[in-house]
Amino acid sequence: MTRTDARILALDLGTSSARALVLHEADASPIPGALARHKISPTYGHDGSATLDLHEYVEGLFGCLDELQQNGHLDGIGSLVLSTQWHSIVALDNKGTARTPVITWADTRSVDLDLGTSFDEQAFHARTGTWLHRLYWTRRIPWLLASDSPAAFAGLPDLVLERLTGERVTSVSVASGTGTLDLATGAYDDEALAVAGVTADQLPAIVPTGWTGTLSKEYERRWPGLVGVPVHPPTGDGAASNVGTGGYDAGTAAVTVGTSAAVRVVHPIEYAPELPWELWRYRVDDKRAVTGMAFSAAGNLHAWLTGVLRLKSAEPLGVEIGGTHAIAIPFMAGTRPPANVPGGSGVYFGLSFDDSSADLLAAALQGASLEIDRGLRVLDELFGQKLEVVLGGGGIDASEWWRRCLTATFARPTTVCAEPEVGARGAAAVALGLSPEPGGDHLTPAADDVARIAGLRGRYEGLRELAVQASSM
Ligand SMILES: Nc1ncnc2c1ncn2[C@@H]1O[C@H](COP(=O)(O)OP(=O)(O)OP(=O)(O)O)[C@@H](O)[C@H]1O
Ligand SMILES: O=C(O)[C@H](O)[C@@H](O)[C@H](O)[C@H](O)CO
Repeated sequence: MTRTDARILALDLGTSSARALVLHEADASPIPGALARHKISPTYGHDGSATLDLHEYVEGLFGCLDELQQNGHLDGIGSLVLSTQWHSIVALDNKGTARTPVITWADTRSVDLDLGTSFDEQAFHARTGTWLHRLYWTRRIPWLLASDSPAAFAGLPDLVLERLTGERVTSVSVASGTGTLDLATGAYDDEALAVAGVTADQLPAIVPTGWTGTLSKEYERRWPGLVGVPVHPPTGDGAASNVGTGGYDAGTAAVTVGTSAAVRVVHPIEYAPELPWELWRYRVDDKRAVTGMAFSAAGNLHAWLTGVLRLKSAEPLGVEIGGTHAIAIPFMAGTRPPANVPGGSGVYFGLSFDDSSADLLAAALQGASLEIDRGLRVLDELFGQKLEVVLGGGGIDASEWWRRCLTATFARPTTVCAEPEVGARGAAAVALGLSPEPGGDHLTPAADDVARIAGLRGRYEGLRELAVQASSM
């Protein structure tokens, strides 16, 4: 095979799995059967910890490459791309050895920082797209420095890239998710570094879009098909899955549902609209930003309820959309910034003895949908129009009920992405400059569903406020 009909190897560094898959270079569509998956189980603790074992993660991911190779799928690879969870951090010693597990986005531990009145968080948010919140390195590094003296810090994708290429570097996209990037310049932000208490040389160097590395000598015998293949800088999963779902213009919001969910719009970084306080903004690549809102309870609600309720069906069959009396406020993993609801704050209101497991599942999926709708409304306002909506991700792909529920909750038509592997497809599209189409069904909201949800919304908002208050008791 010549490099003109080359294939793309995409690595997806998720929270519930690490995956490796092979895509066609022409349109970034996956090659059937060329996918290997390693299941990941983060360790959750009552103290708010949510961590991954770095060694186990990397070995599991590399095992996926071995599996693809055994099946002949690593022949003819022309580029290697990565989509990755954002925000993770690992403390390193001066030899680059990990002193902590991978602390993930879902970890809610950190220290309070009092920066006094000279710290202008509004200006900081406008510049970095992030808040001074436990999700970001500006709070995580001081917390790690309080109990140890690490020499350096890096995220999961930076360490995977280092293992693969021998270079511990990061991308503008991954760095933006740490909350220490000046979005406009694409360099580390001086104030963010000062708040974190580090210098830029303690963090991975940021390489430009277009940078490529190559496979370390160490792995040349293990994966001969990857020798000399350009390895592109990683793309944050939010940016990648937006593009992979088909949402990459300022008139389209992508709603993606995996372990977590988000609603976001990709737009040029130049002339970007002023960032409202409720939204974050990260980088996609050298020219584009992504603005949105993320939610820590999504597909993980389904996984959790399947386990604890021993659901007989994967779908809440027979339950009308907007029809449950029970209301679930999905704060099991807390809220994302700027709100500060801690993990362990999920609530079911209005339970009765005739509620079935399907009712409880429907209420949870409805609650998650109403949360996403809050974000969509803010984005509509920011971009000055009722945005078009595309839906993508494993949760969307798996659940017809949830697709209809989201469409009715948004009270507008939606287009479904036919390709479930949106992160891998998007990372390939970002690296190679492709523009994939959603390619799936067009859904129309059912009038009865919309009416029932309209009736539910006021009650949801009131009870949500009670759940927020209860979370600090
Ligand atoms: N029938 C269903 N209804 C709702 N959610 C579902 C259903 N089946 C699976 N899910 C959820 O969809 C999610 C899988 O989506 P996806 O594969 O995109 O996640 P992921 O890529 O593993 O996420 P991450 O990258 O964050 O690890 C899981 O959280 C799973 O529980
Ligand atoms: O856009 C997004 O999806 C979010 O901003 C991220 O915070 C992800 O939830 C995180 O990377 C875990 O997958």
